Amino acid sequence: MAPHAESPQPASNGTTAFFAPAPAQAELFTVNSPNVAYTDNEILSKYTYRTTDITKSDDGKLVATPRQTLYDFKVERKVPKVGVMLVGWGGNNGSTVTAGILANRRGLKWDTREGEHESNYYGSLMMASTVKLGIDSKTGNEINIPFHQLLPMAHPNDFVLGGWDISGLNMAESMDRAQVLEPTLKNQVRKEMANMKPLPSIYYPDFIAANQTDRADNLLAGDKACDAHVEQIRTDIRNFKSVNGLDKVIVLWTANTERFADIIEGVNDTAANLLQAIKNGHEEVSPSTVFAVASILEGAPFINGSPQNTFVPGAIELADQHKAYIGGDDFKSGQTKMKSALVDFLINAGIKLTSIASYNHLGNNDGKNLSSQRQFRSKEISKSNVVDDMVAANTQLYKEGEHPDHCVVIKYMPAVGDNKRALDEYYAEIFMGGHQTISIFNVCEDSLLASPLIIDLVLVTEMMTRVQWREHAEATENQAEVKEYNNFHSVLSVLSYMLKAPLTPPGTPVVNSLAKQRAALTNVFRACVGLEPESDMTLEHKLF
Ligand SMILES: NC(=O)c1ccc[n+]([C@@H]2O[C@H](COP(=O)([O-])OP(=O)(O)OC[C@H]3O[C@@H](n4cnc5c(N)ncnc54)[C@H](O)[C@@H]3O)[C@@H](O)[C@H]2O)c1
Ligand SMILES: O=P([O-])([O-])O[C@@H]1[C@@H](O)[C@H](O)[C@@H](O)[C@H](O)[C@@H]1O
Repeated sequence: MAPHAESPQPASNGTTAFFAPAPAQAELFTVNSPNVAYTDNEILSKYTYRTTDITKSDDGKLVATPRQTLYDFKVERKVPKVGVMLVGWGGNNGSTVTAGILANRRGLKWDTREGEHESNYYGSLMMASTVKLGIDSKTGNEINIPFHQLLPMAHPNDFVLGGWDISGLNMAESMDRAQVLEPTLKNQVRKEMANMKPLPSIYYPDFIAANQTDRADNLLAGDKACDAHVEQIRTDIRNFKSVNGLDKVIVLWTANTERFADIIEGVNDTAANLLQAIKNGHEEVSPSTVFAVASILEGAPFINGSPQNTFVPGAIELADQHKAYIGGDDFKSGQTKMKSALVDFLINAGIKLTSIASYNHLGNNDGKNLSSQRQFRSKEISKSNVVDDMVAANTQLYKEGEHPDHCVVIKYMPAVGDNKRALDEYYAEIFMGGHQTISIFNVCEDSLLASPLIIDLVLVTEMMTRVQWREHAEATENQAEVKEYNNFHSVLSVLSYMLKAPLTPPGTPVVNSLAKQRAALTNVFRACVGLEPESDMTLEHKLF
């Protein structure tokens, strides 16, 4: 039986026809610069990266030295046909994002008690936010464009969706189990969703809560890592790609949160040891790490939307060896996104945050899995570390090693389903012994917040596979001077805006500040088409 490719779309006359991708979006702008050249297939740019090196003089004074580096960037303009394989496809997020893309593709509208709703991609940074391109030279007004059109990106309407789940329900049944979407919408995509069935997956019971056993009826043989599991997943990816005529497949983990894996020398500390550990069936290799290894070996980018340490050192080394992209961890959807924005604001306003009480309860299967202490611990870590960089950066407020009290509590309350209740209190010291207390009650419809992030993670990851760089060498007679183009580092830290615990190349700092994360992504994309970073200085409105 052909793997679970994108099912044919039932056309209006009841026959079925495969979905024809939308025509490629015309590029919204062109860059008029001697440093940017357009060919049919590529955008080639010469970019001057400017930063400031800090050293210390003998008398202890800081010395700031501007530094610039010349890069060449190359962007492939042709948008490929993209397949997305979700691990945990039958879950709340997987079924919701699938139904959402089908609905957007068909421009569906549906009735609710508040009236008619129409499909949208709200909550997606790429599809529903804008970036400043520049200033209108006549009016002086900002010109803002859709983030999605800063570079020639794929469109989620064209994604071909598939994936795996340990639960054998088809996607229509999964959508019903999730209890996220309105029946009037579900019924319009039910037929297509019913034709989609997750591939059987690997299940190593010790990594997720015991309360997940009931749904585990769609399994590959074997309850611990083995080469056969890696090979089966690689075969699944290859089949999905060929059956659907795809140019590219991206694999994304939206399955249950696993417990952390112990990092063991000789087992998962290097790429070679990890591959050997899988061959040996080592019980400390998790399903998510097996999926990551299989994706890396198959050349498919792998993104981890959950908080566990999927990317053990051996997996990171393997990705680097294979020049395969990886990214993670843990979608940053509601409570934590709010936290990272609020903490960024408070600390950068010179307000000394001294306590963060972060409680939530939810009633979906994710909450059920997190009711088990070892799985909760994975989430507690990712939800707690999100303030570290902002605190450490403000030595005016915090001494070395000083930080706010921070507690994270998650309770499983089935009655509220996917509609998580987040209750936070931020307590801060202000001027002359005063205090500020901020109390937030934030109902996060978790899957409707996470689904657009899945789309953004796929869009940005796919875009990064079409961007390359090299250090600029003025064209010389000796062509040996002209260097080869390179990929970005295998660990895609540009994904950090969508993630609670951003994975960064080993030895590089983690940035959790939401504003910095968005600016970094915006300015990397601007650099790819030879544009300067957006500084918002608007000197043209100040110096005249
Ligand atoms: N707002 C959010 O929803 C949000 C935010 C951040 C992180 N996350 C994380 O995203 C993940 C998914 O969230 P959800 O609400 O969709 O959870 P869910 O429990 O509804 O879905 C998880 C799915 O994974 C499946 N699964 C478990 N182990 C598997 C395996 N080894 N292979 C294949 N499938 C497997 C389960 O059967 C289930 O269908 C969780 O880890 C959650 O912590 C969610
Ligand atoms: O809203 P947020 O903090 O980004 O993240 C969510 C948590 O608040 C929730 O407890 C958990 O079940 C979800 O998986 C997700 O992690």
